[in-house]
Amino acid sequence: MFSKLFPKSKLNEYAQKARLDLRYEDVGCDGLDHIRTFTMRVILDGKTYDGVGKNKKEAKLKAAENALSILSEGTIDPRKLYSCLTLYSSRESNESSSSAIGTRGSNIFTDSSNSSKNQVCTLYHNKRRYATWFTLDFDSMEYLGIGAFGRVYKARHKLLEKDFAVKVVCLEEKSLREVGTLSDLLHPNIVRYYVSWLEHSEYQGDSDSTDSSAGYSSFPECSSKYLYIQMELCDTKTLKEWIEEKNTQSLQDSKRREEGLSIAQQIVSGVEYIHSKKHIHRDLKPANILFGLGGEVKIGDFGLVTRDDDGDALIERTKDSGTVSYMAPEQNKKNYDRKVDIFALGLIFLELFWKVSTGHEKAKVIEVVFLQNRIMELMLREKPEERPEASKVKAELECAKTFNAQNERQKNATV
Ligand SMILES: Nc1ncnc2c1ncn2[C@@H]1O[C@H](COP(=O)(O)OP(=O)(O)OP(=O)(O)O)[C@@H](O)[C@H]1O
Repeated sequence: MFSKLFPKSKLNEYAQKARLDLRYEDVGCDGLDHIRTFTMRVILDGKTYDGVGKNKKEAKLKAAENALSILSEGTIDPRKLYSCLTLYSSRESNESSSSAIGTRGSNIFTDSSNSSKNQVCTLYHNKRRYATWFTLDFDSMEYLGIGAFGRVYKARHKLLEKDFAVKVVCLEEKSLREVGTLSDLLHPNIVRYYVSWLEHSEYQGDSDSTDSSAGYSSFPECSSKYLYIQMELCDTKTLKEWIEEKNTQSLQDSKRREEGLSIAQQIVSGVEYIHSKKHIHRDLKPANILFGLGGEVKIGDFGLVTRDDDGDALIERTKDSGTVSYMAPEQNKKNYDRKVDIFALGLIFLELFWKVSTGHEKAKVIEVVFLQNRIMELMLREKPEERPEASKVKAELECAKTFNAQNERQKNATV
């Protein structure tokens, strides 16, 4: 696409035609006097491409060449990439100065561009140095949503040809805790975690895409690095929407009960597993209960997770925009345990099966429910020690399911 001659003029021409803002920045120099290297940066439409050289002129030229090389190839054929990945990782582990991100002074693949290594590998290595892992390994990014801590994108992994959810958060103690826990958990009812990595910059979205800019202004500033978390892609509809949808339909119907029971069973299975691994979720609410692409329940958002045995102090929780709060009464004190999740679960179950909107209505529904349903009454007890364990709730739900099935069979038999 671009000629190798006069890279700076070619890049200028490209920027003018595409009406993109182009400028160069002096990044600085490294090394001792006799082996000094200079780094210049091209900033094109907000994206950066570095070049290293013996003097500023050479560095500027290299930066323009790198920008052109990345711009001229949209994607790399994944099948050709496999051998490069092996070559890349072996070289990377041998080089102390290597970095997955194009940083000043890391010049490990400069020689490969002059060698006879095949073009794909050279391009891949250049991209590894000057692009981010996210934009290199993924494409077709689509903005999915924003939470209190980060943005989530749907993105296609080029090599695997599969869609994932990638969450981008500021690197902080709580975000590390989230990935730490997720990497510990593997359960059909918990959003699956694959891998995480650090980048210097946040993905800025595709300038052509209209949805990518949504919510950007409200995202808090990050003075640290960015943590990218690759997870299983779920449906955009959460349990919150499921409940809202059901509430627009008839008050109580057998279909809602049946579906609700299956959802409740899956949530409690996930919670039982989380507790068995000695974690407390602490932020169970319908908006954090997702559905897998096959319809199965997936507990997500482990941003407030904590160990069940470390007596951790309460972290400031996500603001609940106008809906009921799911916090257990003891959760605003310092000491609490996994039973806070059981309380939240009790409230979620209430909303799963019954239409509960105002506070007054809620109190009335709770009264009726408690008369019929002992386990829910126990789950919402004020004293945590009186609430049942997740395994007990799971067993009760199993009984309720069997009871419902028997009832249905009897009804059908008498008709
Ligand atoms: N794996 C996923 N697949 C699809 N969508 C997801 C996935 N994970 C999160 N989302 C969506 O992205 C948005 C923000 O995600 P998330 O709630 O995890 O961020 P957060 O900052 O931790 O949020 P919170 O404010 O609840 O703490 C939500 O709309 C959520 O439904």
